[in-house]
Amino acid sequence: MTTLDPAAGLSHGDVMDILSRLETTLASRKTADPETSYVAQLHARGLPVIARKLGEESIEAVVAALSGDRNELVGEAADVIFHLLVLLAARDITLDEVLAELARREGLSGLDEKASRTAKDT
Ligand SMILES: N=c1c2ncn([C@@H]3O[C@H](COP(=O)(O)OP(=O)(O)OP(=O)(O)O)[C@@H](O)[C@H]3O)c2ncn1[C@@H]1O[C@H](COP(=O)(O)O)[C@@H](O)[C@H]1O
Repeated sequence: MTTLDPAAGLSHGDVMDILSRLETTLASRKTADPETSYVAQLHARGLPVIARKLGEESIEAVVAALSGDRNELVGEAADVIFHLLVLLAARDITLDEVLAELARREGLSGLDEKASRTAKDT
């Protein structure tokens, strides 16, 4: 386990290393023994269960944002990211694909994107 002090700030490399190591671990757990791995257990239960779990964790994050303290929200946010990565692995989507999509959107204001969508619909 890696211990980092968030107050000291994480470098871009640290963030990518953490996500990348987690993605590698999660991929290896797809075929692991459900008796010894929570992630393997989720895969054994199937995509609908994984998707539901992500939904539950998202709601817990919303509740923490509205009525929890800072630490609760940090914990729930970690649960959301973890379960999202499990879901992506279940659908064979890599983090690179998601990051490439975010990179594509970089600098494109959500308001401009929405306006172009509305223009297209009319
Ligand atoms: N980051 C995580 C992580 N975050 C949360 N969790 C687990 O997610 C589960 C969800 O917690 P909840 O309390 O919401 O749910 P629950 O009530 O325990 O479970 P349900 O009965 O609702 O299914 C808990 O069991 C947490 O321990 C995680 N489990 C694993 N990881 C990472 O995944 C790796 C592989 O884990 P295993 O597959 O278990 O070896 C680990 O080394 C970690 O790096």
